Amino acid sequence: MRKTLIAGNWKMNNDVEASLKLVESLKSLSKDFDSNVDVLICPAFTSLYSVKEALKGTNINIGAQNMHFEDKGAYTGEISPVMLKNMGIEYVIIGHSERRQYFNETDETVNKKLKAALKHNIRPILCVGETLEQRECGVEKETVKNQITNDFAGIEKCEAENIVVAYEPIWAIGTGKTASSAQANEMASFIRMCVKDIYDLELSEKIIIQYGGSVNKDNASEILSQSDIDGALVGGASLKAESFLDIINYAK
Ligand SMILES: O=C[C@H](O)COP(=O)(O)O
Repeated sequence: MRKTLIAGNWKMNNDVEASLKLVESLKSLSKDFDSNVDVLICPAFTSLYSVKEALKGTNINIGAQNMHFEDKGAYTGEISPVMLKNMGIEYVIIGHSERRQYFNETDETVNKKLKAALKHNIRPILCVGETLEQRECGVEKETVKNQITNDFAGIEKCEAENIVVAYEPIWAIGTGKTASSAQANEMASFIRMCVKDIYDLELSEKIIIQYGGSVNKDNASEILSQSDIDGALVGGASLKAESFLDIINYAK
């Protein structure tokens, strides 16, 4: 049985003080999470260390929102997988559509980052998804298939099984529009098929696939009950302890 992963991507929100306040609220409001549900928060780089320390003794995991693919070097402003690993960071979001859209991230750099994260035993959450225009033209599956094929290129099966895939239709991110649960599940099932084509049935049934895009406490229950969806990558609704915990509770 696949585990459920509920991840909060705080994006470029919360300074250290606000991050610690949110962690305290999460800690005080949360009861024991269901053993089949993994919970993760991904603060901004500046809050990572403080949040990591504040989460000690809890079963909430911590992840980064991005990293460079090189271990070190003259890459001003970048953070390496070695730095993240040394800090005890367990997950990293790779290829978020905002990185692809605003920071020229390509499938080639996404592929390098995935390989680097896996090499350093940091679990990557790979984001894929189509634009509204691509969906309206009927090429959403082709788009996602290309991303999956290029992003997984050259990654062995034993490593690929550690990749979490987040299907995030770009038109549903931060817009209040969600894909219908049927649309989200159809794409999650299609992603499994792509993984089966690259690897095999075993891996396609094992890989964790999240949905992301305006997930909130009102739609989480329906989305999370879909057969091929194993969790959510939550943006806006993860910035308030109550709404994030409501989503986690629907994952039981
Ligand atoms: O990483 C999270 C996604 O981009 C979704 O963001 P959102 O829940 O604010 O739409």
